[in-house]
Amino acid sequence: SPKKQWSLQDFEIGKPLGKGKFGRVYLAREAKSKYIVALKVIFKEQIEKYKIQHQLKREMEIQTALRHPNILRLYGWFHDSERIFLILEYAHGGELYRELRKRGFLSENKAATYILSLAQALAFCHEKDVIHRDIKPENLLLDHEGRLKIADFGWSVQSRAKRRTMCGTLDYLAPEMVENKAHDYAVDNWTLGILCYEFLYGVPPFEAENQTDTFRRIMNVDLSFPSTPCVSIEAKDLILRLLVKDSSKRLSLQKIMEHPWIVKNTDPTSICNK
Ligand SMILES: COc1ccc(/C=N/Nc2[nH]nc(C)c2C(=O)Nc2cccc(NC(C)=O)c2)cc1
Repeated sequence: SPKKQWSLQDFEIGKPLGKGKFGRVYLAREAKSKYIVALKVIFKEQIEKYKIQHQLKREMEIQTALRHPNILRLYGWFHDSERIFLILEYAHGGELYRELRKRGFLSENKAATYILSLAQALAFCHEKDVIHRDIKPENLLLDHEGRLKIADFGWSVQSRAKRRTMCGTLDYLAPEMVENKAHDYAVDNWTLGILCYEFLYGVPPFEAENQTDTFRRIMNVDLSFPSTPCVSIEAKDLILRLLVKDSSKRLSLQKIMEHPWIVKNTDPTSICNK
């Protein structure tokens, strides 16, 4: 189908969903089809100020091209004199982060389902030579059925509620990232280990008072498992096989999908199989 030229007139704007450094996200409805979307408004002067035109363009090309049930769709975009508008899939459940904070920590079934969805989405990205999706709970949304959607396109939106400063956190970065070495696909595998720990314990494994201590804990892979909440040894086994300093020794995405903890804790119906 020839690319439709969208404009603001095509949409009825609803409630604001959240705001960020570069703009806000609104609930919106396409006027003719009544189709619900999320409209992300980014101010051009912010883009120019932070010199991220190329990043935004690359992120939009990636997001438009990647079609996967666990990656939030970018349907299209348009702009006016001072703003760029991204027409994004609407995920009714909002940020996974909020569910995690609300519950403290997740059940092993939920955690395993999310990790499997992420592994499938990342395997799809890696097939398309896309790496380092900045996956942290802030960039993960849930749809109306609670299915996970990777929603990062380079900059997360901050909800109105007070939140820990996400922009500076090192918590999710692999050692080779923190050391600013060339990173490859395996950084995403490390991050899955971080997320798996955080889903099950409610905090990331290397959290510390300040960035220096977090940096040291990451570089030393200074990992310990609290005695509560009670977590199965299979879950710990998966985390230990992902949080490995030597990136070549981390469990592959395929092996994650076949890991006993994942197989045991995911019911095949709930995840998106192609
Ligand atoms: C504040 O309570 C909320 C509950 C649910 C939502 C749902 N957001 N769903 C989305 N679908 N596609 C996109 C893009 C979004 C989105 O950006 N959501 C968003 C943005 C900023 C903050 C939040 N905050 C939370 C808590 O979800 C969500 C948004 C806000």
